[in-house]
Amino acid sequence: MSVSACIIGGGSIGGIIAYYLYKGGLSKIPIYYRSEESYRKILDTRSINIVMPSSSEAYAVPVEPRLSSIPWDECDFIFNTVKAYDVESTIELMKRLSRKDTVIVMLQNGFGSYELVSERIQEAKIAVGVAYIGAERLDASTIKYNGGKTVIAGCPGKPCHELSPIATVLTRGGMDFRITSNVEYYRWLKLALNCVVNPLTALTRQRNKVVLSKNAEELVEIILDEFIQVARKHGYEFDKTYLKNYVYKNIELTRENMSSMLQDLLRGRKTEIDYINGFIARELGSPGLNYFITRLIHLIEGAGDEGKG
Ligand SMILES: NC(=O)C1=CN([C@@H]2O[C@H](COP(=O)(O)OP(=O)(O)OC[C@H]3O[C@@H](n4cnc5c(N)ncnc54)[C@H](OP(=O)(O)O)[C@@H]3O)[C@@H](O)[C@H]2O)C=CC1
Ligand SMILES: CC(C)(CO)C(=O)C(=O)O
Repeated sequence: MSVSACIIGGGSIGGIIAYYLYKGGLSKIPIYYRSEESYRKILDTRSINIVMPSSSEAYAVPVEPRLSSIPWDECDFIFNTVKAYDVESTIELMKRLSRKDTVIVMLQNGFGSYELVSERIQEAKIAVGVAYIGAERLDASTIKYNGGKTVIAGCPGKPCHELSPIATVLTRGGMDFRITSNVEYYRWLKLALNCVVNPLTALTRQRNKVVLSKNAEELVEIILDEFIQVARKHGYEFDKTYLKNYVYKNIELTRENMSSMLQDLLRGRKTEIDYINGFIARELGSPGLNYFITRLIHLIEGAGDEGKG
């Protein structure tokens, strides 16, 4: 059975998904971009380049670039890999690309993107993918793949056997793509990792391994303590030692990656802080470390806005 898959957002994660889809046997992979600039750059060669981990060699992946303002395809699967703060701008596009049995896989970090889409889109089945991948966009058509190939996916609160055909493609391509009936638990786990890695790398402007330093340890502890309190409120009980080991193991696996939040700040863009530490801060109720981290990141985001009031 042949399947069609479309990608919305041709950045770091969108590029890596395209790579595994292509390796798994899909030949026409539409990627939707927001900017004319990205679209035109890819249109020149109809391919993106993936610089493979631990080599400087680039692997060319043939793709079909599209502009998000011009919905063109009917997709069995839609991978949404825009930043959380851009998800709203993709709702109409997702509706236009969907037909009766379409499955949309939301790959954003943090909490809020899946919730928004499942509230606003009834036309398709909505799944979540928790991505253990490190990647960096070097320019519009070049993505540096820094390692990790696991995506854990499922539909919150219900079975999601509809993901099986695309799991077959991605697995054949070499991705460790797992379908779970408990994706909510994995979203919480990944949130813990992002609450620690993303702001600490963004504030220090260092790659992920900075969090392994002794000086970061007390901050890691407090961030996780607050995370554990909030997760408990939502019915998820996490053991602190287990969580710390999990976080450190995953930092080790992506030690040379530049976190997605640091990439945003270095490009002068806003970040996903409100979906990550900001979520914990709001749910905690009283101002703790996650709250102040959120304030600090907002301060950096707006550093060019002096005098705006
Ligand atoms: N990078 C990483 O290592 C990891 C990232 N993640 C998560 O994955 C998600 C994606 O991050 P990342 O890949 O780094 O993001 P990038 O910033 O690299 O790429 C975002 C892409 O989205 C596109 N886009 C934005 N708005 C629209 C729109 N309305 N329609 C179509 N395309 C649009 C942009 O298009 P254009 O090029 O035209 O601007 C760009 O290509 C985030 O939630 C992130 O937290 C998860 C694990 C690791
Ligand atoms: C896994 C990790 C921390 C990789 O850098 C990530 O999710 C991100 O950068 O957003």
